[in-house]
Amino acid sequence: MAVGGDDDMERDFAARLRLAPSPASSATSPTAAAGGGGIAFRAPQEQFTVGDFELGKIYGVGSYSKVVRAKKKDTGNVYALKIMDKKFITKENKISYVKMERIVLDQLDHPGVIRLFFTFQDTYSLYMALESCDGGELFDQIVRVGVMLLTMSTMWIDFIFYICFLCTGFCLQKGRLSEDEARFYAAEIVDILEYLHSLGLIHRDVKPENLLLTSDGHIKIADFGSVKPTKDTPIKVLPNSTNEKACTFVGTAAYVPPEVLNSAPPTFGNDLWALGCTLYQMLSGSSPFKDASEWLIFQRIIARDLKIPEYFSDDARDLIDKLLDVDPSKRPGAGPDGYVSLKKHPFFRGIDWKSIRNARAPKLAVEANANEDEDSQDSSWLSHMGSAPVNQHVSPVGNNGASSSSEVRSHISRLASIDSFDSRWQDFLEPGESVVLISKLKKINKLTNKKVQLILTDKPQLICVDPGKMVTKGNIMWSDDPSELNVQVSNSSHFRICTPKKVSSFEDAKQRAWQWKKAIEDLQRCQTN
Ligand SMILES: Nc1ncnc2c1ncn2[C@@H]1O[C@H](COP(=O)(O)OP(=O)(O)OP(=O)(O)O)[C@@H](O)[C@H]1O
Repeated sequence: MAVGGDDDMERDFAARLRLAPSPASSATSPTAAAGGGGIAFRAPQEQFTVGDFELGKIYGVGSYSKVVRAKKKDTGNVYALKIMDKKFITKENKISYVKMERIVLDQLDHPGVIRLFFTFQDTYSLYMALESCDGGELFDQIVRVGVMLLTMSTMWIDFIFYICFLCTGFCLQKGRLSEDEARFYAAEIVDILEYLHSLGLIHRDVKPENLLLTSDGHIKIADFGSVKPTKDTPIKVLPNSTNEKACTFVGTAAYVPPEVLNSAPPTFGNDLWALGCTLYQMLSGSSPFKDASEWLIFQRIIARDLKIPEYFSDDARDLIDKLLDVDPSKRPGAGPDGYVSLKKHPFFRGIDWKSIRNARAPKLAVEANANEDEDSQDSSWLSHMGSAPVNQHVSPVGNNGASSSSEVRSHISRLASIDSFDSRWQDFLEPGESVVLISKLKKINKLTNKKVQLILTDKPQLICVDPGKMVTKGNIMWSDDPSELNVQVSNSSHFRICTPKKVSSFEDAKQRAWQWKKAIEDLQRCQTN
């Protein structure tokens, strides 16, 4: 139970998170609660604690949250619990994102939008209980096709592929979906965007990582932190959030439209551009403006340096070309006829728009080495929780924003306590050792790129595991001295870990390069203090 300063912190945060009703409220919006001037939410603010749940695998890590599978002990209901660190949110100025996501999700009702069931908080974290999507990200579906191909291939086939790779520039590990699969997913995304746009909401972060799959293979969109409501939205929103000021860059570099880079006000066309990029990525395996750095990506977007592969059908090519029009008002779906021209595009021939959510979805490609029994993971997480509850070690927020060594240490133990339950990786750890950060990365060598699971532990150790064979591939020599171990970030997805003996280059498709640098540097600081 929180005492003294902890109570103050909780009260202070609750005050800042309070949601005042907007003058633009409508009959379909949540009603203003009697008395307090707050909002009566459909998804209630509960008094639960994290101990009321059995926590399972980590679904994903965002820039300000971790999303974990969680089963409510008394009801057995399963949720995706989005856990946000209050201190981090405050420091990174993300309070308005959290409020926006909470208030907007609360009012949406569409089978393609993640449902928010309830929220709760404790001294250090905010929790959102979301509808759980067990099929993973659309991103993984695209990547897994490539991994499956790679796993099936023998060394001999690898060699032939490698020669093809040298001759044609194709990447051996790149997966791509069939046109039928891509058509189905694209149609479900269109259906979702039509719903959001009809409510005057611009999502602004449409990308394969935010498009999740249910266990039966249907798409649901998540992550409403960047949503922009238009002036006439019937949705109750935060005061001032409908101001049509020029876009500050939100979203993800690879999917950002040129007008946003030129600081134009946000429009529905922003999401339609991102739809075009997502369709391109489903069909080809990479985003259309992919390049070595964010700066180069932006240059390609502004110049509309678009190369559509030969093997795309004429219909796919035409639709992508139109969605990636530099004029946002010309993109199908953004014109005066609304979604009619988009849904009538020949690429979508055969789609029954009225019953798309009941149609048979493409078969999900499952993760290689996926742990079959989701709930069997819970017990290891719970036993860990027993000795180190999630929030036990965190110190109150410092005044100057700088982290003391004890804060860094406690932050690390919190991260560790959240990550370390995934029993697949326990075999690589020593007793009592916990995972601080873990990612599936591409290790970039001169001739070949290899998938590795890189694990940073609190010992500290940097362990490289071959995720296909589940064997260690040699550790990176740890040193507390930054002159002997340092991380150089080239862009959000590429980084190098440098030691006197070796430089290892990695690509993180989930763009966590800076997180890797920070985690390693935090641990070094923590060791020397
Ligand atoms: N309801 C859900 N079911 C399953 N997985 C989920 C769910 N919601 C989120 N995830 C996973 O967690 C990841 C992070 O979630 P989310 O994008 O909401 O976090 P964020 O901190 O807002 O991230 P971002 O950096 O994209 O702003 C997602 O990419 C996805 O893999």
